Amino acid sequence: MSANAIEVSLVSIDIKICGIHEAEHAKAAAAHGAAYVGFIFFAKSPRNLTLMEAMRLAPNLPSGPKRVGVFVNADIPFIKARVEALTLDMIQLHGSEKPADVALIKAETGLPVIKALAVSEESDIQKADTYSGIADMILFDAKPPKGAVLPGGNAVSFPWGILKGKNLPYPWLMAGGLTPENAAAAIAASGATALDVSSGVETEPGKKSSELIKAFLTAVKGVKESTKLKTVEIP
Ligand SMILES: O=C(O)c1ccccc1NCC(=O)[C@H](O)[C@H](O)COP(=O)(O)O
Repeated sequence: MSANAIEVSLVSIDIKICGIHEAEHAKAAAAHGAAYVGFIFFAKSPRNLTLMEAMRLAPNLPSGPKRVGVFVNADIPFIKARVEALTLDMIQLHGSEKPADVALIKAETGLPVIKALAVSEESDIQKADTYSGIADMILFDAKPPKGAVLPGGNAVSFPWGILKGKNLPYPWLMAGGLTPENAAAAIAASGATALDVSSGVETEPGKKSSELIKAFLTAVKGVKESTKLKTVEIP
């Protein structure tokens, strides 16, 4: 490589650290390069953020990662109050919202929407087709175990390979049981360019760990660095 050349990584992997409750964890996510931080607005979740908590947290959040509010079959006033409290950048819908609901929430809030879909086998991926052109991103998350209270954040995986080579016509993220130890393998098996993690960066349900957040983001950075593919000459 000549002195005027630089190596450019063709791989960009965006990470969403979901279920943030404390400013220190958002700061750890920002410091180590997370693209998104997620906030859960679902009362049954151990990661639930009340409106009051959201208002207290807002001034202490770092700039950098996009703020994603996660909702489950919520109504418009509930969503709007939390968009305002946290100055959210995006909305994630993690319930049984139909394409028309996604379109309405986008129109009412003016924000991009991630629609989460539960998958366990290859045929489940087609569920995304009806949201194409309506949702801004699709989140393929593991189908919750039978009897689970939560639609997400259950620390279970699906076979990552069902997404490989699909060339899907919309942006997508992958979630479900990801950890600092398996993140690199998950990327290799699925071809994902964006991952979402919650339980894998916790010491117990709802308790995030700055060390685990750093470990996850460092593991993904390792993938990016090992796939530097192109040498560019600078004139
Ligand atoms: O995490 C929750 O408690 C939760 C509750 C209700 C709806 C969605 C929820 N999580 C959404 C996420 O985006 C999680 O990051 C995703 O499901 C992955 O979770 P995990 O398997 O724990 O990494």
